[in-house]
Amino acid sequence: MKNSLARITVIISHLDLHSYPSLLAREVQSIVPSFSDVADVRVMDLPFRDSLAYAKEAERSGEVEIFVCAGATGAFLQKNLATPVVLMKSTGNDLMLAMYEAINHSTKIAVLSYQKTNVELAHTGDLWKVAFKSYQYSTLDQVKEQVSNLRTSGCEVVIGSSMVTEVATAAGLIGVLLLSARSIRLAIDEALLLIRSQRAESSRRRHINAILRHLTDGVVALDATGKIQAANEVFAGFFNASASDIIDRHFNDVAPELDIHQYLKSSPIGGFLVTVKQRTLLVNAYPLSDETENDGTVIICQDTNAVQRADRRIRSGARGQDFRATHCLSEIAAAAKKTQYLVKLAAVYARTDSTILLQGESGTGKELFAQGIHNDSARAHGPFVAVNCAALPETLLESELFGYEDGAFSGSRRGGKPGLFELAHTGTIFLDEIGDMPLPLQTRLLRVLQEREVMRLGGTHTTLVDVRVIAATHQNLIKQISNGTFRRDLFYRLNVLQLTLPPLTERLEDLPHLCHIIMEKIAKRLKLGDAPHQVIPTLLPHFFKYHWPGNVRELENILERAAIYFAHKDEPLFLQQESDIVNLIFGPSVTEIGEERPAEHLRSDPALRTVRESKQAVNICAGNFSAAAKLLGISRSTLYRRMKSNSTA
Ligand SMILES: Nc1ncnc2c1ncn2[C@@H]1O[C@H](COP(=O)(O)OP(=O)(O)OP(=O)(O)O)[C@@H](O)[C@H]1O
Repeated sequence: MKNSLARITVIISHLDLHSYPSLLAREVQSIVPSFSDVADVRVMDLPFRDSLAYAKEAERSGEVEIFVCAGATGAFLQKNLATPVVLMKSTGNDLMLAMYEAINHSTKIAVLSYQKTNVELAHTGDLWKVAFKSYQYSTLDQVKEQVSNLRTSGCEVVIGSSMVTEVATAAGLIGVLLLSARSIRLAIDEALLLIRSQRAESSRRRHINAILRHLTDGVVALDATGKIQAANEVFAGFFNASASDIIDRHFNDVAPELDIHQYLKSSPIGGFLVTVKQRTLLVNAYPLSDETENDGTVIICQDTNAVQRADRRIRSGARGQDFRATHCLSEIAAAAKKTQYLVKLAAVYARTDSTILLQGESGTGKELFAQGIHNDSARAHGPFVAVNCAALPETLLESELFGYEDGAFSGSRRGGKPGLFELAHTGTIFLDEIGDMPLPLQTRLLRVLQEREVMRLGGTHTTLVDVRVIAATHQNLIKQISNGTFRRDLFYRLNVLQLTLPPLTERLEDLPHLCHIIMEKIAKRLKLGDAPHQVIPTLLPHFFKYHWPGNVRELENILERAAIYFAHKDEPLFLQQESDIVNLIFGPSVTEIGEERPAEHLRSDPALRTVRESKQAVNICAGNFSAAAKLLGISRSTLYRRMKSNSTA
């Protein structure tokens, strides 16, 4: 209260019967300066009929924190105002002081009190050899009537409230104020204490509201009857309302979907899933009571979508990966009728949730289509988790896919690790090179696809996963089934929807468009400006004749080389002729397409690749498989596969 003075208004009402200020007003005015350090005390000496209107206006403008008032006016204001009214009350000591003063004037004394008679006065009168008479009143008319009777009966002094003294004085009697300066001071002290605790309470409420405002969960506090005492905007928002609108309303009227009787229990309960306006809320309730007294309940509601998003962020954060698909179906170059049909079919598949099997040679765009389908589907906001089933040894692939519990095997991480299926929850898992998945894992995968739940390695319980599966392979799975390397039942589980991407040579109409969009990306990435596009017309005639064993990925690599060479074509290092550029891109003999070049022959016939060739590439690239695959003009997974099959050969 040091910083801002307590705002107190003392209301003294009069009847317009006498000159002012009244006795009480004068008494209060004499005390006010002693509070000037802690309070701004305003004294209002008002006609009784105006006191309520004045107090209401002061209340509305916020200029007052507490009213102080006496007697009947005080009781009247207490009933009609929301702001607290502290009453100035007379004590036994006040009565003694007033009697002492009255005796100085006359021995014919009466005491007129609001709604009480002072029976003990008779004995006190005996002591002082004075006959004190005590009367009570409830209304102003009664005061006037009593005073008039007293005058008729010969009474000369009337002790009472400010109003009583005013009526007595107007009737020609002596009025003595019952309230002492000490009692007035006590009332102002009480008002100060009340303001202090009010301020502490409202500061606590402000803090709690600030906390509630910043919570991402919906929180509501109810009293024992189910009336809302506090709520944050998140909670109100679940019910299309604002927090200020729902305070003081009954919980059932605001949130009928959340059957209140479930939550008004004496011990915490929770884990309820409730659908509210197409949103699923996870609801927990905590009683505010002890064993004996029910003081209300706090209910916390979480949007399950937000919980899942946070869960994914934590889990993917723990793995240091960002499971996002970056491509959309609209990015796919599709000039050929075949490709256009496939993009349309993919768009239809995106509207469903069924498993898809993507087939096609390496580099034909299987992952691009998988990402496009995910991003065009209702799961677009969920994760897109791509796994290359050919890239990892069996045991590692198993723990990657299904995760493991703490201590599942020696060297396993403390606290265990979620598998990629769990991380793909509410999104899509892309199982690339599914034809290379070892048979025991095929069995586990089949179970996950059937049950839609996973059990971590070393685990004892299963976790439900809501995942769309898109599998891809360049292999002929039917052939693999017949030679026993792929499970027939898994094939049928995967082959619900099917998309077969043709090799680039079967959709050469796509080439010009592909060249431009790929060159655009390369030029942007390498900051080469628009210039590299100029090389495309020179290259296209050759591209139409080429047999593209690495499909679009190979096209990307050639265009990147072309862009770099073209950007430096003026330097003496590079030759100036068109044929030289083409040679630099394809190698020396490509201008005579049709002649077999050893390098190209090797590239088109994987069987001729040797362990030495793959290993050499990996060595040259210092163990970087992506760079080595790029060097060889094949995909990373093809390189893995070749290294693997060659090492076992
Ligand atoms: N129609 C297309 N339009 C634009 N880019 C394409 C198209 N097809 C493929 N690509 C690009 O070619 C590259 C290879 O595509 P992707 O990785 O999807 O092929 P893949 O069939 O999954 O290959 P692999 O089987 O070797 O993993 C990617 O950079 C992809 O963006």
